[in-house]
Amino acid sequence: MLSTVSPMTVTRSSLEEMLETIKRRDEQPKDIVPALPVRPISKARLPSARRSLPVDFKIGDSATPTATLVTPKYLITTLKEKEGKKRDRHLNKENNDLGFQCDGDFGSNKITKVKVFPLHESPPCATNEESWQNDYSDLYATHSTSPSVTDESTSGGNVNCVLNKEFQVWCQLSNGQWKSGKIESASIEDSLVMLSDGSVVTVPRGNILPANPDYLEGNDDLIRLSFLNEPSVLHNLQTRYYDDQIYTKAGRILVAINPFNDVHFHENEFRTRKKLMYPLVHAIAESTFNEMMRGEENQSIILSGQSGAGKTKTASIVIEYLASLGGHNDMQHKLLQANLILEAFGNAKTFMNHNSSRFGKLIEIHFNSTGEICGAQIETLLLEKSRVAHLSKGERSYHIFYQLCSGAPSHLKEKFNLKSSREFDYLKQSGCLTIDAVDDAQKFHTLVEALDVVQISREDQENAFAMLSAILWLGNISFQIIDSENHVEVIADEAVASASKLLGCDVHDLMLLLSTHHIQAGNNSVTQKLSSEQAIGMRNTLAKSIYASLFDWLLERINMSLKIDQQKAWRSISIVDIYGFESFQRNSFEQFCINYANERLQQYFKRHIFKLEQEEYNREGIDWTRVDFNDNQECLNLFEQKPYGLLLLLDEESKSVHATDLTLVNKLKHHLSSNPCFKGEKDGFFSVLHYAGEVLYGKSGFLEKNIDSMHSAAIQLLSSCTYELPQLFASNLLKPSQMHMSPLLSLGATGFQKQSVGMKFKDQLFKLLQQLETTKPHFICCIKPNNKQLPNMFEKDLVLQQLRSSGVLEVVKISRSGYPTQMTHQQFARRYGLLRLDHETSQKPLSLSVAILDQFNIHPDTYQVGYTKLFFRSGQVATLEDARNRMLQGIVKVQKCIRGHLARCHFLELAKRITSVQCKRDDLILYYIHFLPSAV
Ligand SMILES: Nc1ncnc2c1ncn2[C@@H]1O[C@H](COP(=O)(O)OP(=O)(O)OP(=O)(O)O)[C@@H](O)[C@H]1O
Repeated sequence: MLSTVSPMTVTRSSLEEMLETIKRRDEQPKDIVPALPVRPISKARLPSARRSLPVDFKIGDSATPTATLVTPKYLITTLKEKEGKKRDRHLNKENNDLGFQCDGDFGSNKITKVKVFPLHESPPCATNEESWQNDYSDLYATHSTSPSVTDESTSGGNVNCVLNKEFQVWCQLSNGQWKSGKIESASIEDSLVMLSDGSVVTVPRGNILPANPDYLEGNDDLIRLSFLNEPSVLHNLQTRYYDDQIYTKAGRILVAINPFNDVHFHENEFRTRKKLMYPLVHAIAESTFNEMMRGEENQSIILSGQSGAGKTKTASIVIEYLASLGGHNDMQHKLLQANLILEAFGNAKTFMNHNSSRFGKLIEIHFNSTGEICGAQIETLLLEKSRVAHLSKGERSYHIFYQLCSGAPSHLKEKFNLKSSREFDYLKQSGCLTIDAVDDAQKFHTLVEALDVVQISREDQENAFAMLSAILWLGNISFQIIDSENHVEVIADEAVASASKLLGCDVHDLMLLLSTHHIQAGNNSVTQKLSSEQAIGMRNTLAKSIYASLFDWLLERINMSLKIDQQKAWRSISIVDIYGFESFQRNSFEQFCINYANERLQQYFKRHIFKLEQEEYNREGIDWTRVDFNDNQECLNLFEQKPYGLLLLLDEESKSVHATDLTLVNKLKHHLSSNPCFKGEKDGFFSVLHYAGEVLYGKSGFLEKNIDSMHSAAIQLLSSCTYELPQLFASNLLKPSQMHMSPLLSLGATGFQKQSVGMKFKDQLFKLLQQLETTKPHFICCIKPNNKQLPNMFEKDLVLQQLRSSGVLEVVKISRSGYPTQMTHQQFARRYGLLRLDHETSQKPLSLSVAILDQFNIHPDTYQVGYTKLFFRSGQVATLEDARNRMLQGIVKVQKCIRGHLARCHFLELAKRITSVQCKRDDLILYYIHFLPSAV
């Protein structure tokens, strides 16, 4: 049978070898352990991603006969002529200089370790227009005769190559900056390099890295670069950034650099301009959608990056595009509006980002089998509720407060006694009430429209606004000290009157709650006055709890409105956008949780991209070069280990009556000092070495925030309110799911306490990750080009640090030699079997797959055959998909013709019969006309 598969093939392909081995294995007696199939020969393998200059490279003269390189200058002119297009570069000579420190090739290999790409190695991947073969045959003019260029595998990495003296390089100057230049001459130890500004410097050989030829500059996929050292990758991203090309592929992931530049389009150019601006992000959304439609798996798109890197904005672009792919129905509109509502209630201005998400979210969009959206479900991760009561200088509380104060219509302002934001203590404490170029009043109107779209009635909207106003007035409640022991009572003023009115509770009950404390002693209840600190704490806890409950209520209402039609739901795409990694001078419990979540997500990313992928290659027995990566397991152990991980120790200390933030840090130091990611610091601080850098944590109420206790009397007050919402909040706070028995933690009379915040957060995070495990992930790595949130500013150190910590550089390496598209033999045969006209159902899936691959001349370099799966380099299945689509279209056309023909025949037959019936009827009438009267 095999010979019929490929009669044209003269030499045996790796597939044939594979098939024969499998056949031999199947033919063996059953009691013998089957031999593993022989791996396909390494024709299909890619070169190692490590390619740079050899240890002992010499700079030759252009007259040197061996391995003469065509100069980059020559390449630039010829290829640019070929392309016939001029790239408008914003980079001046200064921009060509990379003012950052880097470790060389992927941060690890100095020039002494790197090698030149051997000439006869296979191309890393078949690129669209310019193949690698072309790149290198141009570069090495006399490659076929060059004795000095040897295969990496045979030379043990010690490639001996002579280079043209005008070779373009990056050289690191004594101040640590990398600058581009051309080699003028070189000795064994030093090279004379002419920099792009015309100056000539002498650089030690170890400080030189090869640069990519100019025509590769600004390539939209990093894996197509000849050299993947840090200065080259960074330069490519920088070039694209200044060309307004903010998206760049890095193999399987998409790198998105925040332009900090909101472009406003004219209505009718909106669609086309957007298409032009976001081609790659649309492409990732589309390919995710297509994979969902053709595969059997749910998909997910995971956005990562530091705070302000552009995750939420990119997620919105993705959602918008998916919504447009999923048909223009009501659900699509609701989904987009839901996003807007959550932004108003869950985002705030921080140091890092004017619109920072203070909660994590997973949006699961469900599609029916024809690809239409048929519902969605939004799940959130812990909202940073401390922001309601405490703000750092220059930051803002949640957008909704400012929007309400400036945008609410006058009748609502009157009803809720709403004033300007500067009148409310919770808002004015940070000295920042507005955001440049943001119109809060206008945003309020947009929000109301969005609330209408998700079917939250005007009455419910007003109830929600009343709760927000109550929170603002709670913040204005003040206390006066009444004795020498700092005990207080509430000042009966407008603030407490307004708050109680808006909540619908008795003003005296509220005043009592905020100034007294009941202690149960046996059968007796003793009432104690609160100190000023305790009273303020009680007030803030109440305000924060109302806000968090309101947020949950809103989410529930949104989810009700997006309710999935279970009858139609088929597959889903989940979009994960959590708060980005944060690091300030001193960091509190919020950053502790946020950074822990990022650490987990980072591990998920690395597990998928590196670990699982490589394990899969090994399991499937394909030929493959291992790529090492930095694992963050150590840091996760620090957080999660039992019994002495950060989270458990924090919980344990929270239960102790005498614990303080200082005792907590001492305890941490005692148990965790052996972990290399932990460092105990002075004065009640500790630092954690995260994947994205070291962060200093401590003090600022770690224990209090972890306990997040709500006094039972406060819950009672809420349940006694006359309005529906506070009553609902109280009953939710008392739900068994929120509680676990813990008498030690009890502050109130109820004797139980909410699950600690840290543990609840961990549970939520694990649930989210479990959900992701059931999907095929796609990753978008967002990068912040500067900390000033300004357009056209590319801070190289900052970008490089993010590239390193996010693992982008390693991803490029793995993608270059990896196989992103994978299908089982059965899946492949099922999907593309129709392309074989001689397809027999009895044919084995692998033989059928081989026949198809052969029929379409899929180059053996671009795929490998595993024991159960076929592995393809990126973009290789496109040819088959195209052929399949054309075939299906052809089939539909044939069906159309035949169906049309049959319908026409049927119609003619019917018409004939009708005519015949009509004729008979007319004959009958004539008969009656002529003969019946005479008969009568
Ligand atoms: N593609 C883009 N086009 C225009 N502006 C953008 C883009 N991406 C981000 N921005 C700008 O950068 C700001 C920060 O982006 P975004 O809020 O998405 O960051 P983030 O990574 O979600 O941050 P956080 O983790 O703090 O929520 C946005 O408010 C927007 O002004």
